Amino acid sequence: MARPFLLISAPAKINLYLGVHPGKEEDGYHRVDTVMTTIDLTDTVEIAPADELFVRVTPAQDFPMEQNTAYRAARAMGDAFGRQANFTILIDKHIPVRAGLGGPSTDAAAVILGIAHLWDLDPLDPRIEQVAQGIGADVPFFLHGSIAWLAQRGDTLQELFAPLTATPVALVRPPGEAGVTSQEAYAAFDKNPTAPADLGQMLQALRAHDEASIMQAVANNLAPAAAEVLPSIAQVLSWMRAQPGVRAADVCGSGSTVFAICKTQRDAEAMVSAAQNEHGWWAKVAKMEKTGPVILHG
Ligand SMILES: C[C@](O)(CO)[C@H](O)COP(=O)(O)OP(=O)(O)OC[C@H]1O[C@@H](n2ccc(N)nc2=O)[C@H](O)[C@@H]1O
Ligand SMILES: Nc1ncnc2c1ncn2[C@@H]1O[C@H](COP(=O)(O)OP(=O)(O)OP(=O)(O)O)[C@@H](O)[C@H]1O
Repeated sequence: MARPFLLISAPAKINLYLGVHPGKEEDGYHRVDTVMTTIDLTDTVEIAPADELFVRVTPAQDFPMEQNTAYRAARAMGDAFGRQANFTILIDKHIPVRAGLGGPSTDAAAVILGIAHLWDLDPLDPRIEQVAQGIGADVPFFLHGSIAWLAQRGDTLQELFAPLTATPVALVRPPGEAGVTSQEAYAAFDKNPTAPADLGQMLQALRAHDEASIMQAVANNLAPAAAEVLPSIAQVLSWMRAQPGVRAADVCGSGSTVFAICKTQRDAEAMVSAAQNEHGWWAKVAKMEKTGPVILHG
């Protein structure tokens, strides 16, 4: 009999709203309100029972397997449920890293959901959420998708909203291979902290499913800090905001990717072509998704 395995599609995210509150807590984290949506740029995660835990990433990564969020998530699931998390986990990476797109976090969430499925766990078991929070601030969001408001460290679900499924988005990654890590962006923020934009306006717009008002409420007060770490972010952001058919544009989380929500798919495609051909930037068309990680097989 063929061995059981799961194939999971793990989507990236963009932050429609990110409000970082000035000042660090004792644990080194900032209080954050964020509204994120998943998009159809995905990693693929395959999970199969094995004799020991092993994670392989394609293309190969330059850091030890034990530091992979997928590995840490599997170990933490084993610890939380008192079981051996012996799985072979294969990750096909398409989501760029240090890009603010939540790649490491969605991989971890896919592993958590996959193991919960293979172990037939109650999806509402609070230990699942706790494992996710222990891996990273963005991980719990991916357990819920598609559009959610999270508070505390940005890791605590407050409210889910109707998705903006298939809304076209252009993603552009400014030059600078190293990108920006979350840690670097938050450290830059601390040197010059600013107040968050009005969260109430975004929540009201989401509750009313009023797209025009959602676009007006798009904001990220971590963006200037990300641009301080990688100045080309500011250049790309102002270029994107000036392109035709843009409804809103901002930095994805801690950067370095910049997103633009476009009126039409054609506007997004035109912007991506111009970014690639006129500037040589990494760019991609995407659409907003209606779920978090999805089991494709198994
Ligand atoms: C920028 C965002 O992506 C917005 O969604 C998140 O706030 C960051 O999420 P993440 O990368 O999953 O964050 P983690 O891996 O938990 O933390 C990385 C580092 O970011 C900083 N960090 C993160 C979240 C938060 N609320 N306050 C912080 O100060 C801390 O220095 C932390 O050591
Ligand atoms: N599954 C994974 N995929 C990619 N990178 C990973 C993974 N697990 C750990 N990493 C490490 O995470 C680093 C990127 O972390 P960082 O939090 O800055 O990511 P990010 O892509 O900007 O995502 P986020 O939007 O959640 O901040 C990589 O350089 C790598 O060392």
